[in-house]
Amino acid sequence: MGERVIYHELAAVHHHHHPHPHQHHQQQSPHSQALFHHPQPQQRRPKQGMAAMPALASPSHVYANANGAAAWRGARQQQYYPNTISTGHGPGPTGAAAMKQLQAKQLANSEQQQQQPPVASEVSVGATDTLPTTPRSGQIKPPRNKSEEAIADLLVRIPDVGQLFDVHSRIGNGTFSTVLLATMRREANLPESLRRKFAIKHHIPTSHPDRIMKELQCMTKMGGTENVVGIHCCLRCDASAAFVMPYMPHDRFHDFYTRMDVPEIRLYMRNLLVALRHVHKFDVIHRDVKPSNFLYNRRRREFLLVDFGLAQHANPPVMGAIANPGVNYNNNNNSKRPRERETEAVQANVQADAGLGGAVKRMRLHEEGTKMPLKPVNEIAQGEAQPADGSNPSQQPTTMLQQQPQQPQQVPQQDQSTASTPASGSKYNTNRSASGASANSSKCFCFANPSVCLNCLMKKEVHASRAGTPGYRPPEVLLKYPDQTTAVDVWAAGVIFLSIMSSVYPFFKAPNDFIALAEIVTIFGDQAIRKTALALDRMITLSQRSRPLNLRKLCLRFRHRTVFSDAKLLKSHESADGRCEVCRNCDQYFFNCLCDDSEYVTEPLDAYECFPASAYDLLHRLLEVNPHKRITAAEALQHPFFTEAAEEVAEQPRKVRRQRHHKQMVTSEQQQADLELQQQTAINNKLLN
Ligand SMILES: Nc1ncnc2c1ncn2[C@@H]1O[C@H](COP(=O)(O)OP(=O)(O)OP(=O)(O)O)[C@@H](O)[C@H]1O
Repeated sequence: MGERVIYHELAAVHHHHHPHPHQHHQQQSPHSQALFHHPQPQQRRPKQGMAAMPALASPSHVYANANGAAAWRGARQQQYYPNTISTGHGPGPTGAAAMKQLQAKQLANSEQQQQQPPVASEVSVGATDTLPTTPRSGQIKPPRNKSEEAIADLLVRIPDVGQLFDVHSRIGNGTFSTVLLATMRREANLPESLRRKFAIKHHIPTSHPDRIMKELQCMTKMGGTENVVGIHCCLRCDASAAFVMPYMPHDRFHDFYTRMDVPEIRLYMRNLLVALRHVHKFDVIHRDVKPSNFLYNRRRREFLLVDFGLAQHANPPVMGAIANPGVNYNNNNNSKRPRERETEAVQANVQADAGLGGAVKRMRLHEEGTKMPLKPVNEIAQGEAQPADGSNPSQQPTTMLQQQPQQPQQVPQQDQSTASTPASGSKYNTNRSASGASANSSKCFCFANPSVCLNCLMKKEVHASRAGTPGYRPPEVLLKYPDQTTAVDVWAAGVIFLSIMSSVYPFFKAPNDFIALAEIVTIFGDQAIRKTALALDRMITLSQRSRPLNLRKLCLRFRHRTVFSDAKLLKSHESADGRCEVCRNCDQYFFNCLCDDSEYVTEPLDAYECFPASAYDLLHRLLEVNPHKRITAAEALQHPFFTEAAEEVAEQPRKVRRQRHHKQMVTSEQQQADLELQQQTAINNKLLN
């Protein structure tokens, strides 16, 4: 409902301003170490360290339209090659030129306004002659800070935003976008409490159109329900695009992650898993699950999963992986990962997908790489708005991307397998010594040669996405496993849970993927990683052995670090010569040993316990190293950590009744005793008198 209303309103407002929208647009914008780095124990360091975009205006602004997309690409080419002379499509300035004009104009305005009293109540920056006129031009101010710069930039690049919205401030600044708070101009005269607030995500101009398109598709397909952010509309002008989303005021993770009690942690994790379960039903991996992308309003108990900028379709099944014995792919029907349901066509598209949106975060894609033809949004909305869990068998569930790539994949260099984790399977042909199908069977002549031999050069490249934020990448990503599934997000949810339970944020913070893998080895032991690598057909070389740590010890030890890192405690365990033994595996003082099977008598932790055993069990399952064994979001929601709590709540009235009854019993017994005492006293008094 809410979305439709906005569409109409936006359209209505637009028509109000521009009775001939198409004409108007032709004129105006024709081309237009926790354990690793975090609070360390004082004494010791560890050893290592979219959218039905209904009739917003002209087709050129609806970028799901094929022409719009083409126009956009054209515009982008100009952007990528700034020296290209503009084809003189119209007067509307774009990009840097417009910014300069705006700044010059604003400077002039500011000089004119110097004598005028400043307008304190509005942050919104108005427009210049080059922009649609705004009634508040008297409030034009030169950008004074980053927030105002961001507002000015948005209004210059996408003038329609200024027609429709009052943009107030910058609320978020990510790698690929700036997010701004806005209200509708037509609601400006309403009391503030009645004005609806919007978050406008302004994509950086160099963001690839396919990436923006895919994010839009995700939001249109899946958003607006189950804690997943929806979208009202998208505005585009030339190479710039902005998503208008519902605004959710939220708390900073930093401010609450140490302050939540168990019921609140349960609520937080449940809502995160609800969002993931929903996204995963569509066979989509979010790929960037982290606290700043899961908004939480503590007061209202509201949650929102945002930022589908890196989302990708789960990879198709791979024969080798499915044939892997002992790996359970189908834990239950509801939650089964998409691996076995993919069609060949989808597989091809997914591979294309992985090369696009699945690009490395903070890394530009190769422009000459595969281009996905943009698809009319209404087609997407009609044909794809079904989850892939079989709930609507009449529709092909996995059709997020239906076009075949036009060119062969060009994989960003960083995504390719490297010598440090070469695959040993024949499927991906990256193990230089492996014998196997086709080219793989050729002998490798690399050894002791200064160049890569022809046979190796002929081998297929491993295409494993590593998109995501460092610290939240699971072992399969770090091992460059190509067939990644929604389990990637579950691991990230586990990392968030670990941060909350251990009061360490961020928990993992490695400068590169190898150290990230070493951090995981430190906690889960080398055997778990070796076994997983084997199960995933990857080969890993580790320089040392390490036994796994105990997650409960680790969480409590860090949660209460002031206690366990206290100098007095160390003193009490020191020998007469002032020495104290250190565990050679976890590198902690023996009394703080974190090893799972510790040989030391350690400081008791029970007094500091604040979590039920089920919390640690869930933590273990979310952070299962082997992605094929990792719990799914749907399964996790059935975990005792959540269900037992529900039973407890359901049982509460009975418990309370029992307690009350007990209290009544105690009271009546007490009263009876008191009465007897009084009677006895009276008898005694009588006798005495
Ligand atoms: N609907 C919303 N309501 C309120 N705030 C939002 C909303 N969407 C995003 N934000 C804020 O903007 C920030 C950045 O948004 P988003 O993650 O979508 O951008 P990004 O450029 O992809 O960021 P990053 O590179 O950090 O992932 C969020 O962390 C959040 O604080």
